Amino acid sequence: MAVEVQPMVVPVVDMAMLVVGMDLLLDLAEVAVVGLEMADWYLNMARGPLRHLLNLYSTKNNFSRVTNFLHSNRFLHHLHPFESRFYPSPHPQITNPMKFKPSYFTQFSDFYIFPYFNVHTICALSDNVKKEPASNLTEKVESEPKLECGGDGFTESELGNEDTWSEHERLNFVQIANRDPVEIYKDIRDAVKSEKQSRADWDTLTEIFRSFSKSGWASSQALAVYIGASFFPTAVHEFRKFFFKKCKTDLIKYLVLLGPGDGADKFLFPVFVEFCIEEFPDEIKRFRKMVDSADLTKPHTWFPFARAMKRKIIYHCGPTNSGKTYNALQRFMEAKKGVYCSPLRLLAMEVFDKVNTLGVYCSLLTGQEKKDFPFSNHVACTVEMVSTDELYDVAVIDEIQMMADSSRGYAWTRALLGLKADEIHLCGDPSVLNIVRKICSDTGDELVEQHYERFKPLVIEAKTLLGDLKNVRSGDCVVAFSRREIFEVKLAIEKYTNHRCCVIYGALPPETRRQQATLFNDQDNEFDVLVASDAVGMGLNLNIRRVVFYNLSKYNGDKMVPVPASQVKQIAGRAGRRGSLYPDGLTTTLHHDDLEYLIECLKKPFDDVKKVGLFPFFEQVELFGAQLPNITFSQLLMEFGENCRLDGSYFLCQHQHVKKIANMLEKVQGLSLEDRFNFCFAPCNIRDPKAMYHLLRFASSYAQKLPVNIAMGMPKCSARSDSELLDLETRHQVVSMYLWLSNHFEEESFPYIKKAETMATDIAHLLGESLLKASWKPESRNARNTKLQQEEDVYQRPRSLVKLQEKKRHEKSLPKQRLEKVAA
Ligand SMILES: Nc1ncnc2c1ncn2[C@@H]1O[C@H](COP(=O)(O)OP(=O)(O)OP(=O)(O)O)[C@@H](O)[C@H]1O
Repeated sequence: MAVEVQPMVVPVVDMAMLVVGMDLLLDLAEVAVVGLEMADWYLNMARGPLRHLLNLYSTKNNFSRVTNFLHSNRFLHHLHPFESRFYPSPHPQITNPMKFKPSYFTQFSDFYIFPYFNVHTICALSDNVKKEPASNLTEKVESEPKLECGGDGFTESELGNEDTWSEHERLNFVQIANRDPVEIYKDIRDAVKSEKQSRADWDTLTEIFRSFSKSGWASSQALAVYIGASFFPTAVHEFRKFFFKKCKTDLIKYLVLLGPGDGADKFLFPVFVEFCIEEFPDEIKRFRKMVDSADLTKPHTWFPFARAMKRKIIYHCGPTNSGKTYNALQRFMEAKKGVYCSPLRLLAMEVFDKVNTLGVYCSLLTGQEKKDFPFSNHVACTVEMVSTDELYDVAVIDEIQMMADSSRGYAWTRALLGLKADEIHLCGDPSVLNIVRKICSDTGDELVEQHYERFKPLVIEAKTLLGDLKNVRSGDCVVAFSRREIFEVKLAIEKYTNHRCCVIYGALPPETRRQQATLFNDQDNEFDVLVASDAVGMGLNLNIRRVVFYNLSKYNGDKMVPVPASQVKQIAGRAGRRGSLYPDGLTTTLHHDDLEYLIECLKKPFDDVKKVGLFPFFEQVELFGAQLPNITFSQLLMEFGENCRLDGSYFLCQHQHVKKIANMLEKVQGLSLEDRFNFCFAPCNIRDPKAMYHLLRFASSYAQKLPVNIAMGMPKCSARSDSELLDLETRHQVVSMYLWLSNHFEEESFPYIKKAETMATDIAHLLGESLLKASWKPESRNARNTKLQQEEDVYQRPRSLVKLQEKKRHEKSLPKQRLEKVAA
């Protein structure tokens, strides 16, 4: 008897197979170029589920197995990403298995829609089969079709409660509720004109359409048939006109009975879909193309050559100062050909120098510089610059946990997915271990985990500095999270103690940071204390005895927030490095109130990151842009962000920085899309108006096909005040930006590279000199600091920081005595 149910299931399963099959074909076509081995790999990947599905299908009536399988990740993995987006809301007409018609599928000539329908249909069928014996079900289909109304429609019994309806009307309504939406649509389409209705009915109908046009549910369901959110109102408007012009009385009466809201929306939706498919094929095609071009799912398939390789991934997993990078670099140096991917220019430079000193010829490649070492087979580069075309024996990706970085994470993801290396060494904390495991299972790479412990445990000094910078000792690194605080601390220490301070913060060029680090490490001078920002957390080998946190909150570009535990660990871990003067590391805080938070951070286990960053290649943005020819580049980026699809393991990296530059460059005529894309990634401090001005100038000259000139004077001497120091920092940034652009555009357009290189070296030198004698009070760089001060009032700090905050506020009210207070 159950065989009667099968005709419903057959097309569904067929369609599911079609989906998998189509995916498979597309994938095969994509990788055909790679060769047979690759195609075989794909077949094995995709055929498994396909075969499994066939087996299930051939097992008669095993609905729950079919359902389970369709729900399983293995199957969903092979479905179009739309599935995951629309999966939670079943189609109203199809939720009810009795209403489901195999013909429904053929109405949509778009196979992407099937998964959306079929999983729910099969679930519903399966539930029904579970609830009732198949024999009853078959009888029901034949004898009681009227009881099985679609969606939120009415059953006959419900209609029977309404006294006002005649028997004829009631039967009519039940019939309408049960009609195939395709037929309803055709009836309306083929009608000559609509029949006369009462004023009240027209009004209700108007309300129904108003509600439909505003229905978030309908709008999001419409995406499944490629009616975009921006086109949805127009489509509904046209549908309304069509409906009002030709609709029949019984249908109107039925809708009036449903009234505005969910019931009517769900009834109208499939009719609306029919209308759209017939009326707007071009719009649907265009939107579908657009959606397809913003498909960022399955990023592992973007690198077919890397997929064709048998790669071995070695995850060196552990806290700071545990020897991860050391071991990875040993393999790098042993290899015939290797690449080291660094999170910072500074670290790339360190590895470049270290490796060359040890006799392994190595080149350097960062956004700003290319240093080709003759006969070298090794390269130390910044992670953004690594080539996914070159073949390597060994690659090292340092600080792999930065895959989860909200802005730059995509660069690590790209390196992990795309590097063509037999052996890839990942160094980092355990926070991304689980996601790397998942990625490796997607890519088919072998994963080997090596776990590390710190050479010597980090000791927390409970005594703290008791709020007194006079308690600073030789070998201390005082960490503050703003430039202003760094200079305040330096000033106070140098004024009230015999120590001299080196400083390290993000805005300093790598050369200057290295010079300051060398000065601090060298025992034969008076500079024995380091005052640094979080920039100290990565990349420098420093002889730090103790890390002292001046405070534990920082400005995140929007407001003051507690420093994340992972960052606190990373920074504190800088104390006591193996092989340094102080192998036993200590850490503490300036104020006792902060100690609790420091302990909390260091005790906290590493986060388990669920998603890592992704960003489209230029080609993907270009393809997407082709569907939206009349919008600006920043609008294009916004549209991309809104329409792109990602699977659950990835997020789209923040691109406010890119958008801000894109907005500024909007008025520059003559730049191609690719030029704009490249200019937007230039390393420019978007909060510095001077740097932004120079970027605009560079882009304008480039657009006019003029040789781009640096056109910026060189200061004659080192800075004598904080504003002069700020000016030097900005100048270096501008020169650095010029060098970056010269590496990303044709050299003829940026002909003053040599001049820029000399300027960069000279400014870095001047900055170094300036820092040696810096003994002035810091000034605000811009409104940011003012904003920061204003926001301190609203900021909710962790309990341990609240008292400190109050203390600080009090100190601010007495600016003249401030330094004395900090020191005493
Ligand atoms: N086997 C070793 N022999 C000699 N020195 C070592 C060894 N392992 C590590 N070191 C030294 O210990 C210090 C810390 O090692 P390394 O930089 O590899 O740690 P890490 O775990 O990568 O830390 P981080 O994440 O902070 O970079 C380095 O100065 C390194 O040279």
